[in-house]
Amino acid sequence: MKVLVINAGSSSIKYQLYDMPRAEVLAKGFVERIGEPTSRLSHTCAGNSTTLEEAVPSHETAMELILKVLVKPGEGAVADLSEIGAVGHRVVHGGEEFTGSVKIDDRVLDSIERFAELAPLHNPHNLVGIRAAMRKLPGTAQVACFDTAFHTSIPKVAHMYALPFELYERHRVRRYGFHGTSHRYVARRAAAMIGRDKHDLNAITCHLGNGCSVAAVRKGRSVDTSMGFTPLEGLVMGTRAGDFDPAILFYLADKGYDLATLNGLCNKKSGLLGISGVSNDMRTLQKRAEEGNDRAALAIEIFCYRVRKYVGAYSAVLDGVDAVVFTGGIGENSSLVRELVCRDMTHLGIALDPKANAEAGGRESAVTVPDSRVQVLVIPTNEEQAIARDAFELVGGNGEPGTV
Ligand SMILES: Nc1ncnc2c1ncn2[C@@H]1O[C@H](COP(=O)(O)OP(=O)(O)O)[C@@H](O)[C@H]1O
Ligand SMILES: CC(=O)OP(=O)(O)O
Ligand SMILES: [Mg+2]
Repeated sequence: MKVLVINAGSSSIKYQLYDMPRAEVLAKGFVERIGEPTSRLSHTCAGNSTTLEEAVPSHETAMELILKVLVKPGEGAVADLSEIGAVGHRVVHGGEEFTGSVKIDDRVLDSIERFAELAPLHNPHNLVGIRAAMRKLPGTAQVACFDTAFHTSIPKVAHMYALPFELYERHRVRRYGFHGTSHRYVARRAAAMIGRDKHDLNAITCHLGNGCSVAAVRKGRSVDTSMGFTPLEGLVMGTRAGDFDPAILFYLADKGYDLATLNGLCNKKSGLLGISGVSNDMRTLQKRAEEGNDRAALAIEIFCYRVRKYVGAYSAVLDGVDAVVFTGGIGENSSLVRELVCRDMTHLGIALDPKANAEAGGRESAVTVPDSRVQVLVIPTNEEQAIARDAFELVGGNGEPGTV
């Protein structure tokens, strides 16, 4: 069966077409800069890449373009769209309601819409992707795979804020956590790599991409994570601040900053970009730091220091850590970040192998010395594959939904 996976972001849609249950990628690509004049689609199928530079004014048009290229003679992966047995969608916020992936019906759509209030930067785009796919592929099962689902196992002691309890009762103000599909995928892979049952793994998984989060995984289940009510809390990210004293906002509001400006400051102008004033991209920062740019170097240091603090905190939360996992664009590719996070951590049982660390990237590898009590693993994440598997199981494949 062919399963299409859609990951709709604010200005891009990424897609992959899988042949299941082999989990072979038949085609993949993305439409980027949706809504801008420079938008384009990049598509790869059977080793051939095509790029289509044309104005893509909306997510709806982007979906049309994707479905068109999937059936394009010579470049497409299917002869007819009816070959697609299911579409799996990444949905960022599923609130407390969804503990695993589900088939989408009107009730699910309503819930995703309701949670858009909690994830205004993500859920509305996810919804557009779902609606467009439903229109273009009527009769094909649509499945939602939630970033929050893996974290629904986090106990109250870790997910409640020390705010008036009524805020939780009335408005469901609590920590939810995100990137769950990625944390779940790499935790399962880590268990396989070190020869453990997936329900018998204690790990600290660091998803360091554009958005960044850490999760504490006990016996294969998430018991804490750094993102909270929204994807703003926790680590330093490309443009998001992560943890800071919320009283700064009251102070700035007093100085005349309005809500929209403050929101933009915390979500779009902070993080690596805010500190460095140079870029939100770790590659650029590393280059500039090497050239002597102090603020780029400071941004990298603060970024790594924050990850270190969470690794320390979650070492205390878990009674024993088998593995620390690095994933996401930064976690997979930056040996410098891994080194700055893990250096001088032998007291926590972490002893990095500098050579293995420098050579890792692009594939699963262990980067600790052989007698390190805790293994540090580099594992390329594959949220799309996890979503494809969930969608396949939910439409009648084998095995249990929600597992990798
Ligand atoms: N070779 C690299 N070295 C360091 N950082 C990298 C490298 N490649 C990608 N990155 C970082 O990864 C980020 C993208 O991460 P990714 O997980 O692909 O993001 P997302 O899926 O959230 O869009 C980039 O913004 C950049 O900071
Ligand atoms: C939830 C979140 O931060 O997602 P992303 O990293 O894709 O922005
Ligand atoms: Mg990502």
